[in-house]
Amino acid sequence: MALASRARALLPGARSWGAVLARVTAQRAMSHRVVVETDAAAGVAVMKFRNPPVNSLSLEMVTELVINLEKLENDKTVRGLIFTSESPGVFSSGLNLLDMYGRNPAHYAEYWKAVQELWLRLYQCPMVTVATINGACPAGGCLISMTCDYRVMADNPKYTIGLNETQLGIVAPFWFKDTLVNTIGYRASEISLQLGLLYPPAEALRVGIVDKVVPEDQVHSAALAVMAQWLAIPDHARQLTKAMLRKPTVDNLVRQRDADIQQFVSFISRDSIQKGLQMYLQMLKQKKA
Ligand SMILES: CCCCCCCCCCCCC/C=C/C(=O)SCCNC(=O)CCNC(=O)[C@H](O)C(C)(C)COP(=O)(O)OP(=O)(O)OC[C@H]1O[C@@H](n2cnc3c(N)ncnc32)[C@H](O)[C@@H]1OP(=O)(O)O
Repeated sequence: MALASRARALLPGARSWGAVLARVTAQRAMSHRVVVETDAAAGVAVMKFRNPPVNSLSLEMVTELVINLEKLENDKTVRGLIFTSESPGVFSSGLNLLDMYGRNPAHYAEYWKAVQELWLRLYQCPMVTVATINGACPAGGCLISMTCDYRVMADNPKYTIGLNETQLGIVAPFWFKDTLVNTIGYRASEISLQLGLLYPPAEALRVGIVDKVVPEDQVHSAALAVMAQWLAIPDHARQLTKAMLRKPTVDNLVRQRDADIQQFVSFISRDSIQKGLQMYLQMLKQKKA
């Protein structure tokens, strides 16, 4: 299903895209997995993840993120966007395992298309984007952070960040890998991705997967200070520079979107992969117990 149709499916009765957006805005207080607060005078919006218990990137959450991103991109008063978790402790637990386990191929394809769409929008976002990492940030959570222009992490040794897919017995797709290589370099990515490493703050800073580590109570003020520095650069110059740097990586996915969806569906549908995900979910439950 196309994203617009999915958005309309989430909001039945809305006849047009504009109506969908209007209703998203109107209903924000009711449902929502994403909360946007805009400081019009500063030209900065804060997008807070609110998808309890662990901000997993479910199909609904991914769809809401895309809708809100598009809306902010169309709002010319907003020049900067900060991502954070409404509840410190977990920034995002990554892709929703329940969208990748025990579902049918059509669902896997729909989910993956939405995840691709989110990455494409975030990676090419014309606004200055800053991730305020105030909690655990594995896999898809790390991917979202790495699409940002700058990452500030709270200095709490309980929080870790990285692409840990191999630890789940799954493989990060090439565009996750490309984003990591663009962030920390090739050799560090070879080690990080194969071992599925999750870095606590000091190590994350050393390897370069985050740009700044600050005491937990200063994480938002630090993000605002970084934002002010980036907003001092004229938008057109910064945007063209960002687009130039990121275009080859974006084009690489755009060229093979459908093939990537097919590969994901066939990989995730394998019995061995489903079994591995089942065991991982059980392990998470046992850890809790
Ligand atoms: C030939 C090869 C070709 C290659 C082809 C490639 C194709 C592509 C292949 C597939 C690619 C997939 C890429 C995947 C990316 C991902 O993002 S996968 C998700 C990875 N995430 C994780 O590993 C994190 C798991 N979670 C945790 O470690 C912890 O939950 C936490 C985030 C550190 C928080 O801990 P805590 O606060 O203690 O909460 P918990 O008690 O652990 O969890 C609460 C409930 O939430 C459930 N849950 C946790 N994470 C997820 C999740 N990601 N999705 C869904 N649900 C999640 C957890 O099970 C608990 O549930 P209940 O027990 O029911 O309450």
